[in-house]
Amino acid sequence: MSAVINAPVFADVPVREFQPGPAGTQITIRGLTKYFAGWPLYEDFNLDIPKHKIVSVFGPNGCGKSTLINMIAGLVPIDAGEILFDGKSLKDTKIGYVFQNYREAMFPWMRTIDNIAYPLKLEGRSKAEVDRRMAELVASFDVKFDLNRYPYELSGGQQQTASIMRALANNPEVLFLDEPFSALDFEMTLFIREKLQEVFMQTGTTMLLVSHDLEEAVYLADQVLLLTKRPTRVAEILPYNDVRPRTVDTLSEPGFISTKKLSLEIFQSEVRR
Ligand SMILES: Nc1ncnc2c1ncn2[C@@H]1O[C@H](COP(=O)(O)OP(=O)(O)OP(=O)(O)O)[C@@H](O)[C@H]1O
Repeated sequence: MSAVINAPVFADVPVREFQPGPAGTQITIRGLTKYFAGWPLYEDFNLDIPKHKIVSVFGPNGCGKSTLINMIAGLVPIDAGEILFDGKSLKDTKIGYVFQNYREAMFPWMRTIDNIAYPLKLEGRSKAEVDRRMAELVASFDVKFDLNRYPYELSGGQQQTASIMRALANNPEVLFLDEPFSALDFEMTLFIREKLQEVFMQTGTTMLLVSHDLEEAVYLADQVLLLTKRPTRVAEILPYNDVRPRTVDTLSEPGFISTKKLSLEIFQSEVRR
């Protein structure tokens, strides 16, 4: 009798087995659940993000675009679920993150050059290694400003360039970009967009880009991830395969126009729902 009374009441709760993504998946998200103030933002959300691709995240205001990349990057805790990087946990994965607000992204007490080198110093790299990597970054970003200045002495575009250089310094497997252009003027947006595309073509770094600008989201993407209103699900994943480098001519390519149109239709039907 006493054995029955003391039996565990949750013994039959099924344990779901982790389902890996298809070959070539970089990030696997399973059963992701996140509540804010008792309201679900994500509930049992599943997604596979491919390796060596740029995925643009687009969706209605407040659907959780930033929260999604912040949860994947470990900046916001999840309530339930699992996120794996090529089968590994976040702590075994090198990531880089570019914030929208570049003014608060850098350490103000460090010279720009030391901000950029910071991830390398954290990894304990030798001075020669740091110098070599810094020279590579300076060349690939075509830096014309003085990196010995403090971040607050630079223009917004220069600060965001430096933030991206820092995010890429230790050759991350995944680069997260949360609206990296939204605080920049048009000229700087074009410059940094081209630099990101060049880096991607050279390194194949998987990039997850949150953007409010549909044209920009499609222009850089291999996939456009369209999200629904909350509780947020995947509305559609649209592939976009035009050749790189994409240029001003890309904007009039049939593939670009149709992907942008379809994205807009899905977005509008979601917003009106
Ligand atoms: N720390 C928090 N506490 C409470 N609610 C939050 C918190 N962070 C985000 N939220 C809510 O979660 C929802 C998703 O926010 P998030 O910023 O991820 O959306 P978004 O799609 O990136 O938004 P936007 O399009 O406005 O940039 C919003 O309703 C927001 O108010």
